[in-house]
Amino acid sequence: MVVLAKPAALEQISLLRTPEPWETFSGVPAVDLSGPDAAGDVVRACEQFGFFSVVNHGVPAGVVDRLEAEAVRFFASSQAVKDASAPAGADPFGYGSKRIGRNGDMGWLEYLLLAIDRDALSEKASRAATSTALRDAINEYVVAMRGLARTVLEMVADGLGVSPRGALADMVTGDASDQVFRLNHYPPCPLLQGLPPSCSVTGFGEHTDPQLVSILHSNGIAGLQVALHDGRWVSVPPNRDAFFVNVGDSLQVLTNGRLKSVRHRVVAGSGLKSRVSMIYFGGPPLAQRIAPLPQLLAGLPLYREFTWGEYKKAAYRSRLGDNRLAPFEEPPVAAGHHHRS
Ligand SMILES: C=C1C[C@]23C[C@@]1(O)CC[C@H]2[C@@]12CC[C@H](O)[C@@](C)(C(=O)O1)[C@H]2[C@@H]3C(=O)O
Ligand SMILES: O=C(O)CCC(=O)C(=O)O
Ligand SMILES: [Fe+2]
Repeated sequence: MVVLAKPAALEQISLLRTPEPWETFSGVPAVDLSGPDAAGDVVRACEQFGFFSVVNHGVPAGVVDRLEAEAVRFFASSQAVKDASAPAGADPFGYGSKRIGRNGDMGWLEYLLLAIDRDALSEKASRAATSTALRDAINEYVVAMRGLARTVLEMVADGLGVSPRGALADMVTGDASDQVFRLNHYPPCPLLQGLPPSCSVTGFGEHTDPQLVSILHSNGIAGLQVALHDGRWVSVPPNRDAFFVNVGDSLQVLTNGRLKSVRHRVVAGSGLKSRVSMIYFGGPPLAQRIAPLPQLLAGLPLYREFTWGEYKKAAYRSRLGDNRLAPFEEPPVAAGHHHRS
């Protein structure tokens, strides 16, 4: 067996075996939001992949370009300036580098993680976003993402026959909803050159997002991979003009597993350009009860009820790659054993 010595800078960052995924996957559904059966298309994509891109989304290119330019400017500022935005106290919001969460996950990236209060940065998050231009660009972008999350979740409700059609969307866009926003910067990894071609460096380790939906945008640099339902990892071709929607764990539970959250990860690149991504995470209010919607219950519920606050607390104690839904699964009922009511 050949044991490779890892460069010191990568010591705590996992290497991945990635022979196939570099073939970019052409099967990611692209949903035209202005199309005649957009709701049906959204539901089919969520069922098949838990992941899809949206085109004809109505978000002006300027809103994205402005934020991308400000994000690049922020990550190019001095380490001292960025470190001044590091989290202070119990909440995880602010600037971070390599360390993801608090439980030992590491990746080849730096990021700015921010809380959103209604339709703008929370007061604390405002301090972490260092310039007025960055704050304004994030606030403008978040308004657009809330609108897009609303549209997608209304389409999910329409496509699944859930009424009222705002039932899911309201959870994410109501006054007390728990929204998070993240800017990720993945510099090229020079250390990749010393590794065999079948090896990649983890940018952001594999995981599912805990919320209902996440909406991701990235510049034209590759790196995002998603797991298909058969477990195969595929690379998502980057598309600057599209947004990518992820089904999160909470939507999986609300639909009793009909829509499945997608496992995804980012691998570091070796080229010259950095990958910059921005992700809006649409979560419900902390007190929101999450359980399979009665209208979608054909058989038994697969999950027990919990509040988003309860799930979030458990999630933030877990490692990135953990199956966070497992403790909330109802045990399968053995054939022939029926509960008396
Ligand atoms: C390791 C972790 C990072 C994370 C909190 C967690 O303990 C497990 C879930 C992670 C995740 C994934 C999606 C989002 O990027 C995120 C902000 C979230 O809500 O859950 C991150 C958390 C984080 O970076 O703090
Ligand atoms: O940066 C990306 O492209 C994806 C990151 C991600 O999945 C996350 O922040 O939850
Ligand atoms: Fe994610």
